[in-house]
Amino acid sequence: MIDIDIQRQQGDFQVNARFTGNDSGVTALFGPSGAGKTSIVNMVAGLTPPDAGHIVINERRLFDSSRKINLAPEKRRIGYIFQDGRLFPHLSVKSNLTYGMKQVPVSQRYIEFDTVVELLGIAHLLERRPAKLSGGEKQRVAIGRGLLSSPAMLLMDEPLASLDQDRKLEVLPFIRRMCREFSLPILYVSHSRDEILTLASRVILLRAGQTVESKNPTENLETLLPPQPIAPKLCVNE
Ligand SMILES: Nc1ncnc2c1ncn2[C@@H]1O[C@H](COP(=O)(O)OP(=O)(O)OP(=O)(O)O)[C@@H](O)[C@H]1O
Repeated sequence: MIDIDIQRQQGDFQVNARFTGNDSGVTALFGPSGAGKTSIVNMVAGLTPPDAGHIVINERRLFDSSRKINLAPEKRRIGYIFQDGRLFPHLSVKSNLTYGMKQVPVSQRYIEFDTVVELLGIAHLLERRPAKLSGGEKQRVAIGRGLLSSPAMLLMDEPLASLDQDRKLEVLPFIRRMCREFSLPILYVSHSRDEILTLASRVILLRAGQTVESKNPTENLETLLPPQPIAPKLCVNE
């Protein structure tokens, strides 16, 4: 179970987020640009501290201002997958994948290297450097690296946003498979209604730093998500 209740003032902007989520499956954070999605994810990861509140993931209290608990990011057992992958450019795909895994004691590892490589279809890429991967391949490796750190929770901040439509369609099935095969809570930030409807079991709607509504899978998630305008076609001068 995810139990989050956090406040933080950053400049003129106030984050006031309060929501619960399932102990497995995807909880989506949805809201317009500047609504505070990344700010929330960064607080869960431990990269920025809330001013007050608590963050509890599957019974583990990562942050609690009233009890003066604030676990360091590396103690939180959280995998963070960024929009741009952020692979180590000087390491091969294999070394990128095993980097996080090696930091985790063997007794705490619950995901096998070979399982992840097979799940994400990246066996043929293991010896390459990131510069020789497509955007979709980089994101699959980034997801693999996150999983191999055997996290208690996965944070995915717009993991498909930097990809074109074809690459999105390539990576999305891998994310769906990952959600099905691992019983792991995932906090998933996206602007994309389609991605959320495909993946999420719960949606949290954010506006101006505040959580305004949430729905679970027994409700009609579509009613919470405004239809998105169709992107205008590019005009090409002949
Ligand atoms: N360190 C900071 N100091 C002051 N203001 C900040 C800081 N970090 C973010 N903000 C402000 O907080 C607000 C929320 O930013 P945040 O990046 O969390 O939004 P977001 O919903 O993730 O946006 P996007 O979808 O565009 O990535 C913005 O107005 C931003 O300018």
